[in-house]
Amino acid sequence: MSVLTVTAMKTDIGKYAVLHDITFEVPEGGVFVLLGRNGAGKTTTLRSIMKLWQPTPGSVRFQGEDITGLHTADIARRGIAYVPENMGIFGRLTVEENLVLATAKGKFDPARLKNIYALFPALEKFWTKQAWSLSGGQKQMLAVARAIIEPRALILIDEPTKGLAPSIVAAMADAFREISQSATILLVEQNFHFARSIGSNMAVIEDGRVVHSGAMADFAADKALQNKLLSLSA
Ligand SMILES: Nc1ncnc2c1ncn2[C@@H]1O[C@H](COP(=O)(O)OP(=O)(O)OP(=O)(O)O)[C@@H](O)[C@H]1O
Repeated sequence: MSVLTVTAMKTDIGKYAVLHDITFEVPEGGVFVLLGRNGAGKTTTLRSIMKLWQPTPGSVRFQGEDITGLHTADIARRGIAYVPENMGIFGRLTVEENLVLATAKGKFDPARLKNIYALFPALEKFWTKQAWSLSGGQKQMLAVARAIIEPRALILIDEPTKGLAPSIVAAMADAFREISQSATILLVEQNFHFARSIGSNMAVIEDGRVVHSGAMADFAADKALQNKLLSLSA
């Protein structure tokens, strides 16, 4: 069963037509990666799913329900989390306070918190530190932790590896593999090496259109297609 189905989504930003035809289906479980060159429309696609931009027409279905007409807060309440490219954390608040703010009732589920500590030990270590003082990788971990502090079926994450050292990227890959055992991750990623190491399925966006989608293993094996769609020879 698919957890998310996006059909013929089209988004204008001001007078600019940015998305022309975004159609893809995210199966339940695993990591689905949106690939594409700079400016192709990947971030706009995530924001449009969350209704941070207003797509018209087209439809978005989540767990079988048509959520096209819902507002952002109601989409989040249905069980979709969004980690934006700027991470959306609060620098002057501590790690703990950032996580409290992301809970529904201001309290932690002890089992979920234990799981977060296991995934990201640095967050336990720096629990009382202000978020601005964390490293780039630790900030990204905090951003992802905020998205999973409550149960979610789908987590949208925009370019989590940008600017991170290889060892941190590897830790992030392990965490995403673990998280995707119990939730689906929809990831925007420029780092194709990272994307292919954790992706189960993928789509390529080019100039506001999905031009290819399928299994990551097939795409990873097709160098000619990668060169054509991403201009890389990974
Ligand atoms: N607020 C905005 N106003 C005008 N145009 C915008 C705005 N946001 C994005 N765009 C344009 O929409 C297009 C798609 O941008 P988007 O950020 O979705 O691309 P992307 O695939 O995520 O690329 P990147 O990896 O560079 O972030 C780009 O041409 C961009 O200039």
